[in-house]
Amino acid sequence: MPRIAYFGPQGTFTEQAAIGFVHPGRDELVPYETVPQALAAVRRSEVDAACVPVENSVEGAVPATMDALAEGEPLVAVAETVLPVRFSVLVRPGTGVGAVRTVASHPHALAQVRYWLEENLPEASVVSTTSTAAAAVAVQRGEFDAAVSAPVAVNHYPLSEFATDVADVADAKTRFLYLRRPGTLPEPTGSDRTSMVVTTADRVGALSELLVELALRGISLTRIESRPTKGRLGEYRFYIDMLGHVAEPRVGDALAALHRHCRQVRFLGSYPQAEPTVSGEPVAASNEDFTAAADWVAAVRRGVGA
Ligand SMILES: O=C(O)C(=O)C[C@]1(C(=O)O)C=C[C@@H](O)C=C1
Repeated sequence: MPRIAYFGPQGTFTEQAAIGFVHPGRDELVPYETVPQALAAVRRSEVDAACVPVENSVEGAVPATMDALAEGEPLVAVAETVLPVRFSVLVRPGTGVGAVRTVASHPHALAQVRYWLEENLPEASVVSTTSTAAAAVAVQRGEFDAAVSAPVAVNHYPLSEFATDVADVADAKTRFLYLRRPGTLPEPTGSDRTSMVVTTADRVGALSELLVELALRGISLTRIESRPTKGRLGEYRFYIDMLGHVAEPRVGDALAALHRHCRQVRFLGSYPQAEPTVSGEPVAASNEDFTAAADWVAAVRRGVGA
């Protein structure tokens, strides 16, 4: 029976994402307490695949996922999914507003309800836990008074809903990846994303060389982010998501060019996009665009623009 790891325990957003990837009754879902542990289990062949969060529309990338994908044995994403994110605040039954002195959750969740907490529980101190569901477990055990959790967590733990539909930003979303040990790649669908992590050479223009290689082949970036390599101060890796599949000639050609220019390129997968990307804005290169941009710079210089 295929075993699928996910960032748990039961009741996380990641578990919901993982359920969407598995075949009911055929695959077994196995929770791990952290993202690196879930990915390490795939590397050790203890499980066949793992589902982990990668980026959130409000709080950005999930650093634990990015670091764990850049190091250790390579893993490749074969699918992605995007879930809407709204939270429930869970308490032990009978807890009143005045009794909530501590609120716990995953740092990404806390960042998405900061204003709600200031408004509704201003006296409560905020505590980080490994996941939203770990916070629910800790509340059940009496370690904290409230947990900012995925709405489904109330079905797994004997807690009550203190508030539902909590989110500072309406329509927040988190993207999750489904990763395996390298093997057969998914077939191109015509609406794919390719992910990689790149360490550029240490020379002037190295990053612009990389971007030019993509732009020349008409490849659209959907994300570029940097994280320190954790070696020398000032040395960074770039995480790049772009539209297209490595099986397409222009994408394969671009990857080969990056392999020539860069110190290291790690392929993180080509997989179908969960939500098609809206086509890009036209290049702003009319005379009016140049004049408006020059007027803006002049205003900045006069101290009346910003
Ligand atoms: O703790 C969870 O429930 C998770 O699945 C993690 C996670 C994240 O890493 O961003 C997933 C979605 C939400 O944005 C909040 C937390």
